[in-house]
Amino acid sequence: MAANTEPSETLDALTGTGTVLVEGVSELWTLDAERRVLRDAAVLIEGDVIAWAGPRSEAPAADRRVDLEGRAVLPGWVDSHSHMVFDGDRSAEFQARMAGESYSAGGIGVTTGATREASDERLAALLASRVEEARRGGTTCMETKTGYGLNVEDEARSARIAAEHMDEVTFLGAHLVPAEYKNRADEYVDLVTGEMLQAVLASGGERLRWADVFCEEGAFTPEQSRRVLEACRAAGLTPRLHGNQLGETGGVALALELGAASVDHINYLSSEDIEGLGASGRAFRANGGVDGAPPAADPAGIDWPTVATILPACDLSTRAPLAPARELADAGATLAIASNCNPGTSYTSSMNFCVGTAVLQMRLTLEEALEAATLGGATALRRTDVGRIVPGARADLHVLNAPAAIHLAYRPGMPMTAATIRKGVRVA
Ligand SMILES: N=CN[C@@H](CCC(=O)O)C(=O)O
Ligand SMILES: [Zn+2]
Repeated sequence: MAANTEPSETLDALTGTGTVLVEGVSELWTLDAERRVLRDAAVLIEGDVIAWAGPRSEAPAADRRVDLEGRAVLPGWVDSHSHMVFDGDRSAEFQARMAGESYSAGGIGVTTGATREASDERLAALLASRVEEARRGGTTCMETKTGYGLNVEDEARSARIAAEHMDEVTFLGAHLVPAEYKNRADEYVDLVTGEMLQAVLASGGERLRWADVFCEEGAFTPEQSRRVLEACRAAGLTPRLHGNQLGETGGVALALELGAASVDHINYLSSEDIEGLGASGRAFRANGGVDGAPPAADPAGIDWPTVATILPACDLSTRAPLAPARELADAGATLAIASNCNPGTSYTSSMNFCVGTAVLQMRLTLEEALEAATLGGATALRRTDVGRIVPGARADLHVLNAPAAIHLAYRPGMPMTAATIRKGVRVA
């Protein structure tokens, strides 16, 4: 029993110094090795890490206590795919799509024009406000990509600004062949793998760990994508891919061949693609998965899978066939759910919406969807420190405005986030 008998403080006083016991948790989704969901639970935060999690009746003493009065608590969302460094408005394109137009990669060029025009200060302020929005929806760890600069200077600038605000940064110089390289895609690939890569490496710092390619009709062929990802890998970046969004275009096979960290979108899959992603996930679990790794594990020592990342909001916003999440889960794939927040195909960072949609429309169970949006995202980013509430993990908590996590799907569109704690500090 907690030795501290001072009255509990309310949610508004969550941020403090020393140890803080968060109690009165109706459902605690630990995402620990047993995937325990504890009732009437408590979590002890010490600085920026989780020190303990368990039944309230066994809670250790703490400097302060905060009573959540029967709210559910999850790990903060880990959003492993977004494109948040941009300026410009594409709502007219979206409206045209709702009137029957189909999505094409060309819209990326519109955002690129506006992004190149924006000052550094404006781009940084826009990004900061988007991060704040995401935190208000329970997101505590977030990746973002370059990809709306598409020249040396603007890609390097995007990487620098992203690194100032995001947990993880991905180089996506191969997002679209820009207009000035029309019909010269291979020359553009030379630029991406040469001068642009070097400039981005120099400005992205240690948060720049990934390289991505839009491997699709109208963007880059599998062969061009392979060239980009191999060059980036030789420079120390780990590959990930946008694949099989608009057709069966070879992205999944390439991701598996390269041992990419993830392949994202995956709307059009062959049975071989599903089996390949399933085999990757099954092998990961057979080796202990993330569960075998303590939060401080060296990620380089883990045999990571190619994660199958589904983007429910993007599928809805482009009226695409939903990614076959159920079939992937049944095949044993390691799934992640991400927002893909971007101005063209998915202008939302609401992971609450994405998780609700995965349950309502994509036939994942609540447990599967929650795992995909927390531990799955962490696995896609090859991190052991986020996505679960276990001792030693980063103190990232998502407090729901509800007694049970099923409310995310049961009450779609409602403001379900009561508080977001990141690194032990209340950020929303
Ligand atoms: N598909 C490629 N890239 C983004 C869309 C970018 C855009 O249309 O601006 C995506 O992930 O959906
Ligand atoms: Zn994307």
